[in-house]
Amino acid sequence: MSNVIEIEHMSKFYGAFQALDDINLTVSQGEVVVIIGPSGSGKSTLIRCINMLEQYQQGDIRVGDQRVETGDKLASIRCEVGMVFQNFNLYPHLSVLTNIALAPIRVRGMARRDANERAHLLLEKVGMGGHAQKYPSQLSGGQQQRVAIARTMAMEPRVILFDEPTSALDPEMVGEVLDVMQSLVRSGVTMVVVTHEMGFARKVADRVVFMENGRIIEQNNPHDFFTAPQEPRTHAFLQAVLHH
Ligand SMILES: Nc1ncnc2c1ncn2[C@@H]1O[C@H](COP(=O)(O)OP(=O)(O)OP(=O)(O)O)[C@@H](O)[C@H]1O
Repeated sequence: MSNVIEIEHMSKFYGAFQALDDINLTVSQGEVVVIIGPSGSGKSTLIRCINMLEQYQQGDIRVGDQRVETGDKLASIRCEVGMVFQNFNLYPHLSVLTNIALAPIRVRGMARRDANERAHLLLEKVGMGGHAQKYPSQLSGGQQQRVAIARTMAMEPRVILFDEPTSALDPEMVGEVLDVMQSLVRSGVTMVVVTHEMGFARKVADRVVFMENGRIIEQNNPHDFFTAPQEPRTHAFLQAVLHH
């Protein structure tokens, strides 16, 4: 199966502080990789390097057949890599429909009618069919996040990166967003998900990656990862999060 993301010996520094240390990770087409680890372990930094929200200093990141690097690559990498943030980041002054249709029109040059038609289909897919003309402030957090997912899908990226997509939500809305993500998985979307939702990792991931202090400590299929972690640090983390 072809690799969508290939990361080799990648390190990232914020000034003198090393946030990522010799990261090696591949994600193949259709794969769901869930990244877990303690606060400050570098999970967000890692996915922000993949879509060029942060620069890395050593090693390589490739998406499809392109090397991720600054300069003229930015636009084409951003088309290939979708991102869903913790705080939804919808445009507050645009309707739900326009939030979704805007980038396909502006960036891909799609005709407005086609982009709107696609936006309506995507809204149905995320269970938001009746809300096309509303504004983000009229929606709950869970609804806004489902619109944000539809907006990312509208660009038909090769892979979608999720940075703690349910962390800013009230508990009763977490399930509706995870359900939408699971439906994307069933339709074959490749994704990398940073989350504290262990149930999602267990049920939906093809592979779970555990990070600590800027390093990948261990990665495995969810069954083996959760039942028989190999590294003492993984074991200790799972004990703390699963039994508190
Ligand atoms: N812009 C920045 N400048 C300097 N240091 C930063 C910056 N962003 C993150 N860091 C540091 O890099 C480390 C990794 O942060 P990161 O946000 O990637 O961790 P995380 O695993 O995603 O944590 P959390 O689960 O709390 O979101 C932390 O020590 C953090 O303080």
